[in-house]
Amino acid sequence: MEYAAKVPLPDAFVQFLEANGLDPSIYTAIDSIPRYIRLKPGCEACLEEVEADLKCKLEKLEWLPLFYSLPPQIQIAGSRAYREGKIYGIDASSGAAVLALNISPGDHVLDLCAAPGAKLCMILDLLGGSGSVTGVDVARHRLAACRTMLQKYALGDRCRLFVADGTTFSIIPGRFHSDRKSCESGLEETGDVFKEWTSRRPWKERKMAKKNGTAQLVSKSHPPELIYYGPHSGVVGLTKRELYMILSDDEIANHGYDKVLVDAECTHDGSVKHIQKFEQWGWGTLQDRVLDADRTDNLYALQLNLLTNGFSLLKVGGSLVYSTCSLTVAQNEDVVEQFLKENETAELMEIDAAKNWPCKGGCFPKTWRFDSLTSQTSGLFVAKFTKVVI
Ligand SMILES: C[S@@+](CC[C@H](N)C(=O)[O-])C[C@H]1O[C@@H](n2cnc3c(N)ncnc32)[C@H](O)[C@@H]1O
Repeated sequence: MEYAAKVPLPDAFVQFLEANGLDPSIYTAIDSIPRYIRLKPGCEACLEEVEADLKCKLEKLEWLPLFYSLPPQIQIAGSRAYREGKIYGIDASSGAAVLALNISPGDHVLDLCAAPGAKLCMILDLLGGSGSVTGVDVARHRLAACRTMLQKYALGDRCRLFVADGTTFSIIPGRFHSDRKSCESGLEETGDVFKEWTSRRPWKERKMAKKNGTAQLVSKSHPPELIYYGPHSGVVGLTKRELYMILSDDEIANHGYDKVLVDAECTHDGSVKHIQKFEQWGWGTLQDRVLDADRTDNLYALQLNLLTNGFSLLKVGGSLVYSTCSLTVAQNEDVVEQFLKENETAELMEIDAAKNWPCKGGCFPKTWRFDSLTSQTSGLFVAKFTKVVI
């Protein structure tokens, strides 16, 4: 095979790339692309200390605030700065997807495929002391890791986490209830209300976990399971009925989320780190986990459903970012095209920050693609939508 000499990838993966119209040469740089870290806001003065700790020079990224690149061989997980929560390990392309959301103070944000939480933490850091973030993921163990990350970085105050299927999730931001309560103050509350979250799970919850056994992925029909909420996430003081209340489309137009991130499940073929893992796991497993044709067909439907449901919870004038770490047209531009056909209130938006990004335009106007050769980052596709009134 022509690429075999310069691309350290198995034939099956090269064939997958070719079948999807992707040039395998984008992977020639995977051994030399830098690693990236994001500094915790407020730790800017610790830069020299972090450099000494990691024993390398950090290069500031001009196009992405608080991001730095470092040589690929540097391991950050054992460093003091990482243990003490002064830095995050997150690829620059992931940072770009969050930047595209244009988070503003007071925003109520939904992150529909949130685990393990690198982007969720960045959203919370950008929000600061106002608004809220709702993180959803179908994988209980991955979302539990996300909760640990919130605790490590002391970011849980304004966040709530639900184990739920993002294609059917329908819980609205807490803002709706606080607005309503301030208009209806004096009304007497009935039923049990959520008190401050505690890591000691109540008897009922423990019984449910036992019933669910070791199942780590919830089904579509499984009701959303709240596994964490911060004191200012809008949950404390609500009744269960209020939390799970469903609104009409008209109500969501006004009271839905300001920003939605759909960082969808995908084949991860653009993710350099993911592909490199197969070198240790054995290239044989790549076939089952990434390239299997049935799986990729199902993924297209899942991505479209996640995008459609995320959009249904967005308020009018809000913005939604759709991203995947696949570079195939089927999981990106095709999903975008189909979604626009099916949703007349959806409009693609320009991503203002993208003019400074080291990436290429997608095959669909206003969409963007990072790949390791062009961008010196992991691969990522990004598109941004808004909801209009028609
Ligand atoms: C690309 S990862 C998300 C990465 C995450 N946004 C971050 O920055 O750390 C995709 C996630 O989607 C989750 N997922 C897959 N199917 C889902 C579904 N139906 N509903 C919600 N989450 C889903 C997976 O468990 C996985 O954690």
